Amino acid sequence: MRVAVVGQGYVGLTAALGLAEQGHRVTGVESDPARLAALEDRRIPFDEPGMDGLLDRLLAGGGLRFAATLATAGPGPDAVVVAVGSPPTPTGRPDLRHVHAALAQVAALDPAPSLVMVKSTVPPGTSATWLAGARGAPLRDRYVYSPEFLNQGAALEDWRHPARLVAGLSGPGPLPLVRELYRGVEAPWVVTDPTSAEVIKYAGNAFLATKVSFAADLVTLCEGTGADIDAVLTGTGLDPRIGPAFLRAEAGYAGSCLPKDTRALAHWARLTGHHLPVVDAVATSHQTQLLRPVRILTEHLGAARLLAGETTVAVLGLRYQTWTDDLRDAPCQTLLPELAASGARLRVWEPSLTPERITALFPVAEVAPGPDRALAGAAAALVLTDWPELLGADWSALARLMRPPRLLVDTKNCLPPAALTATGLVYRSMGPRRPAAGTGPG
Ligand SMILES: NC(=O)C1=CN([C@@H]2O[C@H](COP(=O)(O)OP(=O)(O)OC[C@H]3O[C@@H](n4cnc5c(N)ncnc54)[C@H](O)[C@@H]3O)[C@@H](O)[C@H]2O)C=CC1
Ligand SMILES: O=C(O)[C@H]1O[C@H](OP(=O)(O)OP(=O)(O)OC[C@H]2O[C@@H](n3ccc(=O)[nH]c3=O)[C@H](O)[C@@H]2O)[C@H](O)[C@@H](O)[C@@H]1O
Repeated sequence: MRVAVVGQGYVGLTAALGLAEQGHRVTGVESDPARLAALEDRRIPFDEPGMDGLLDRLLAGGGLRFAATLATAGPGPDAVVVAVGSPPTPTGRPDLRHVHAALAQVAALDPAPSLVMVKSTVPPGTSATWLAGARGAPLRDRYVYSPEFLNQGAALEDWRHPARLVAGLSGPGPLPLVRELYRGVEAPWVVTDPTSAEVIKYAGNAFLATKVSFAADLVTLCEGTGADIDAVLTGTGLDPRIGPAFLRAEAGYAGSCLPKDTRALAHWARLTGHHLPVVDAVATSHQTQLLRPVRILTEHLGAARLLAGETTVAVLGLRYQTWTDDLRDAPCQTLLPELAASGARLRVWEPSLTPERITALFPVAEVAPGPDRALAGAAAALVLTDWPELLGADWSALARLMRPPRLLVDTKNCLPPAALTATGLVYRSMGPRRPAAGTGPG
């Protein structure tokens, strides 16, 4: 099939590469000139394992090309995939302007494509409303809402081996073409209507956010009881009905989608007068959990000292996962402005970003070229990323560079508590941690 994929972000580029690899002739449509230029220059505009080689191969083989607009994407595509962003607005409502603009461009195509697949995450009812309108009605029997579930850092692998394929259709007509588009991808299918498919997407992310939030409640429970958070999470997650995934002690959930989609659901509930108490509680509790590291810093350093601008806090890492450079809704976006507003002087080390990029993101922060320079003279440190450089560091030497109280707040629970305490650091994690008792016999 000739396929145009509108939007070449994490989802759209993955779809373009995946579909071209499956043998379709694909045009990736990207309206951002810098992103388009990077792709035409065979550069992946973000960190995603495995994409570089595949992009080279597909461009060389002619199965993939890029264009700035759908109208210039080549003669009449058989299928158009819409994968543009649906970012949050301040109230939580997703901003659907890109989705509507892309759909308007699809509706203007002559001849009309045989299949229109929307992958962008949109609130329940969005497809039905569009299909009932003047532009959408003619495409009703060609439309499918097929949400995307990929994880950043494993995007291509998730495309090739998804846990499920969801097709939300108004009628059975387009199903053979949807199957043809996904040919070669093996997964259980859920064939349903567009609104149910939209709900499935939100349900998945809201459930994962609930699990992360529940783990955050366990952190609080462990802080209140003195229980060991590592043992509690392992002991809970080993129940196969619960499972260890997304049961991690962190300061709230992060990333481009869990926070945005949970807020979008809570907003939908407020707007429509339907009560979703669990989702509401998750979205609210997330705001509190996010600030846990700041609470720990303030408790140990004293709000007055912070306010007086006497305290330097070293921030070690900005990424929320080592494997993705996407900082949308990463904890650093909340924590650094919050600490700066409380008077702390910030010094940031982030090995994957240039000093210019760090300064552009956080103009108030000083940039350090290494953990040692970040920690020199700092009274406290905040570990936001479990970078190997930190896991393998000589913490005795690093601790000596710091000033009392030498507080280290490990938001990823990635460093060994006993070894760090032995260096003279005051080690604080997300919940109390003790040397592992293990899960083996005896
Ligand atoms: N990032 C992720 O891991 C996942 C994202 N999603 C959803 O997929 C959608 C896309 O997400 P991302 O790829 O992260 O977004 P993104 O923001 O990284 O990429 C969107 C791209 O679309 C381009 N664009 C916008 N309007 C356009 C138009 N009319 N023509 C051509 N290009 C246009 C933008 O310039 C941008 O490069 C969102 O709705 C998101 O919620 C779903 C699953 C996973
Ligand atoms: O809709 C989306 O955009 C995507 O959102 C998340 O993917 P992603 O944004 O890449 O982020 P994750 O790696 O899932 O991390 C989200 C949060 O969960 C936490 N997490 C992740 C994995 C884990 O095992 N445990 C855990 O607590 C992370 O630290 C982070 O706070 C979902 O996992 C994807 O299935 C979904 O497609």
